[in-house]
Amino acid sequence: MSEQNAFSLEIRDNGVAVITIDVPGESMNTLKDTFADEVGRLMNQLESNSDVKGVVFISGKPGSFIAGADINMINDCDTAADAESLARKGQAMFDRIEQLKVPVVAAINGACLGGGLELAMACHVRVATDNSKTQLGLPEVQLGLLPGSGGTQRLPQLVGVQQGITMMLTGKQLRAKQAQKAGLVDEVVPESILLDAAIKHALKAKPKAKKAQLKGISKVLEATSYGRNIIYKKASEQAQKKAQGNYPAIDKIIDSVRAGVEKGREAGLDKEARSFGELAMTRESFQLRQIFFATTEMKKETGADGVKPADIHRVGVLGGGLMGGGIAYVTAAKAGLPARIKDISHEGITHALHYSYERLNKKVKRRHMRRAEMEHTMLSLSGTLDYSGFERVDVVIEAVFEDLDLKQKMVADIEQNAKPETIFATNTSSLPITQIAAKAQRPENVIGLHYFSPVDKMPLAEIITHEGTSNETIATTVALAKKQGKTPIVVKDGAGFFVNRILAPYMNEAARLVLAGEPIEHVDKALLKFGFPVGPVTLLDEVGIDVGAKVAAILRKELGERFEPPAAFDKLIDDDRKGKKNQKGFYQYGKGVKGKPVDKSVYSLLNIEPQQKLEREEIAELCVLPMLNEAAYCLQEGIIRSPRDGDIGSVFGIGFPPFRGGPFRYMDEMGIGALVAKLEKLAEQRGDRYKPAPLLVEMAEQQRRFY
Ligand SMILES: C[C@H](O)CC(=O)SCCNC(=O)CCNC(=O)[C@H](O)C(C)(C)COP(=O)(O)OP(=O)(O)OC[C@H]1O[C@@H](n2cnc3c(N)ncnc32)[C@H](O)[C@@H]1OP(=O)(O)O
Repeated sequence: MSEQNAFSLEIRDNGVAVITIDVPGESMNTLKDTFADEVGRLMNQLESNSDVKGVVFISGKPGSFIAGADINMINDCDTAADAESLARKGQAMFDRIEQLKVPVVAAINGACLGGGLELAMACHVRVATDNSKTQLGLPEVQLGLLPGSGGTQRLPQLVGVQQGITMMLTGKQLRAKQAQKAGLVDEVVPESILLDAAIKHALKAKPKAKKAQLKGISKVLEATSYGRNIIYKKASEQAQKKAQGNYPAIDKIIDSVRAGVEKGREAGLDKEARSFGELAMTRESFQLRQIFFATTEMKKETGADGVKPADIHRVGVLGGGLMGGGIAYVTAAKAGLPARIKDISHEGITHALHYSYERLNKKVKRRHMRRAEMEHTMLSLSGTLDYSGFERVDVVIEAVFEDLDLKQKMVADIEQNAKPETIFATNTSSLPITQIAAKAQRPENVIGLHYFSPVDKMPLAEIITHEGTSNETIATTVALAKKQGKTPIVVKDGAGFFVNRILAPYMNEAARLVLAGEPIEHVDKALLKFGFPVGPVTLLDEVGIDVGAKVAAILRKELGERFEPPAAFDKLIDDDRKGKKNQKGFYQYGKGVKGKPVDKSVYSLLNIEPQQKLEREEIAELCVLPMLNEAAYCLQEGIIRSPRDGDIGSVFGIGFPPFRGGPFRYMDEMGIGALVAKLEKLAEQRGDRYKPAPLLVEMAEQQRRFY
């Protein structure tokens, strides 16, 4: 065996051929087209050796099986034909594995995704470990692709058409036990006996091809082509409603499944390979792949070059409200660190503890977590009304009211009650970190750590530095945010930081359009169609109209006329319209309200006669262009460090359509010259707030791009 091989073969005395997959020089196995020849030679060896009684595929990497096809390789394809050929090579390789006359077993520990699961599904038996890292799924849709090496054919066969399509349309990953229940895994074992268990299966008789064990309505529907047509139609309708027609992979996944189920494997594989080639060339897939590369790159960064983060053993949380409760939860449950919550009342502490209890209990009920694990996590949370125990915490995260005096007092309290090196991270969303640090004795320890609500769900954290924040504080805070499961971006201090700053002009413009008479639901639909997860008016109701008004006023004061909010907030606030939280906003809420009807009384309150004048595309442009422009201002002013950080911040923080790559990639795609021309025209028609940022003008003149 040469050293360069990714697949190594050992034939044991009992006749079991153990094939270890260990791609040289990589931390995780990924599949490359060059492996086709290597696997081909292995298959020749196995087919010609009558002593071989069974085969086991196992990974040589600790903690992972195969993370899929190598995404760089897909990125390197120049034409649809290149990508299609990759898919066909994979299909042929897996077909040969499936056709072996002896039993073939996949021994799975850790990530088994995309092409990795496709290989495992070509095996006759799958044994997986009960390790929480063991996850099985076909996440290609998240890259704007479909499973290209037999996945669209084998998954429905094992788990059923309905469940298979759902898994491929969502990219959902299953843990071993869930996968077993679904019919994807045959046995779940502890990691220590994985290979032995797989070998046992390899020595048994070759099992018959498996068929999904369906029950109830699925069994009835999947039995006839009429029933299956209902499944295809419903799946497409539901997914397209959510995706607003923006993701071409959806229908190609369903069509490939349909071709295979209705016309046979050969037709299905052909459709799958051709679709894979076509999708790999779409701009949607290109942008989604760039997001994958950006996030992987960011996982390796410390936030301060060459600086090692300090060890964190314990975290303090100030305030047990919604944010504090969420922060304590991600600290204990995700980072695995003890969190001590200080509040001024017992109720506050109870609230925070309850927040974690509810989430953990749900996991236990769904069997995603053992009860003992939940109890262990709950024990790592504690509460206090004074600062007892704070002498041992390494980082304090403050989540109290947005009041500067109060936050400055918290800094002083922590300086008095914690260690000299304890970091003070504030979760403010609007107050400048410089001001919070203004009276600090050790301003180098003060930093912003801005989470988004709900803390346990939103993937982004903004880490905000002021002039005096030390590099060690930055690196340690970045490391903590990552442990809590967040993707952090480091930004400079300034009103609204990055995310809220680019959101404000977009929201203001949406409000202006409503005031000009565009129907509320029409404005929301236009931005949904553009690709945002919720429309701007709905978002304002969710965030709170009072909160929006407060932030808008701060940004106007700090950043100037460009941020002038439309003059409607006062009337809305006077009418006690706060949005969803008091069930009074732009939409109707409360018991008995079906769907999401607009609260039409808002029109008379604002003296508006709603009438649709603009097309959806015009509305989207009017709202999105100021957001893009503001992102350029942020880059120009050094608020963000790079276009990449701006793109990831926007996609993960506000759901900027990922298939557009983020504001900077979207601007590149549009062409900076074309963008500047549009902004200048709008500035003439609608006002100076549309004037292009100087950086954009300069880039247009020099014909530069962000990437
Ligand atoms: C034909 C087929 O149907 C097409 C396909 O299979 S397309 C690919 C489908 N697979 C995927 O989308 C999975 C992508 N990977 C992931 O989601 C995550 O990497 C993971 C959940 C597997 C592991 O996450 P995590 O433990 O945080 O490790 P992470 O830092 O992301 O990855 C470790 C290394 O593996 C690399 N990697 C992981 N999956 C990769 C892939 N599919 N292609 C290329 N590189 C990959 C990462 O770039 C990183 O490289 P580095 O060591 O040089 O930095």
